[in-house]
Amino acid sequence: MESTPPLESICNKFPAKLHQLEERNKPSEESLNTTCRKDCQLPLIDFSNLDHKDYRNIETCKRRISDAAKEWGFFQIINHGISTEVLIRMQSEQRKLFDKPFEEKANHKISSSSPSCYRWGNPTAMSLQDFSWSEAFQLPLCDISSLSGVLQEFSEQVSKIAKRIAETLAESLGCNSTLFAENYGENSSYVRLNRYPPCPNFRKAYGLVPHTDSDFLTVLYQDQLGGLQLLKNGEWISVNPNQDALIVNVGDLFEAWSNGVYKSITHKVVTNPAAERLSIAYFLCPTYETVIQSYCKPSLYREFSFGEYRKQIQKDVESTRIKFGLSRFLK
Ligand SMILES: O=C(O)CCC(=O)C(=O)O
Ligand SMILES: [Fe+2]
Repeated sequence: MESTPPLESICNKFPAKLHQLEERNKPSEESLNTTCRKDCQLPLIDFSNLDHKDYRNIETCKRRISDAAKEWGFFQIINHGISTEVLIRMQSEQRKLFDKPFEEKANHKISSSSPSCYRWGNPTAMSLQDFSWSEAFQLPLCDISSLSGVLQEFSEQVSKIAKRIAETLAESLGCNSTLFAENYGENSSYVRLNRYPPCPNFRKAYGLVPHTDSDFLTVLYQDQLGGLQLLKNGEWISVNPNQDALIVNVGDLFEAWSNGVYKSITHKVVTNPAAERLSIAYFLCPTYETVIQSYCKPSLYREFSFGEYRKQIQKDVESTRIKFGLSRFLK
């Protein structure tokens, strides 16, 4: 039975001419088949230094984390404490889930009361520009206990890492922030298992359309294929695979809370014509009621709750297919 969703047949419905026209009219960094001009020299940070016995190593590590979040909005960490064995087991678990027949995945529910946690393509897409050649399971942390042991183990560990980074970033701005611990959203934080099936070259679809993450922080593990790219100074930069590293990126909420000091950077995934790619992302989010306000005044953004932010994005995407994100909340 077929396990890949009908991405191809949806793509066939998009007018190729529209795609070609858009390609001509768009700046090069926005085009679908952008080749990457630079290899990524993302900051690579030894996370174990946060527990070093010499406080100078701890301070240097904290500074590197905060500098990376300011300058790049993205960085990689090694010696993060999640064993290679867990990461490998998790990927094989992920593969098993995706290998299930499409029909079964489409109806996959964690509990009988919850909606399906399976996503594919993009239901509102009108052209290749807003279509993602991928499928995903989006698993709320509160439901993770119903999943396999290794996914639970990964989620618990990655959640601790994300909270620790969030606290380090807050501390670097002179805040002794308990915001993340106090407002941590078990129902809103989630793990997303992504699969990008091989995409025929002529399609030139995105694996995942350019976007910023609508959370505090994202921690990602990617396989060895590559495909993740981030936009820096108008150029797409590839995040080269490193099997020992986790990728961390700042989300919109942290950008707002830090008053624009830490950057929520646009990123995308490009497809591969020959091979499938797997990644797993953890999204650190507050409860929906949490009010996001910047740590200092004057603030760039007006106060908003996470729930309000989510609703606005949903509304914008439904009506225009564009996520306006934080720009909607500028003062
Ligand atoms: O698969 C990746 O490398 C990136 C995934 C991502 O950006 C997301 O799920 O928001
Ligand atoms: Fe993302």
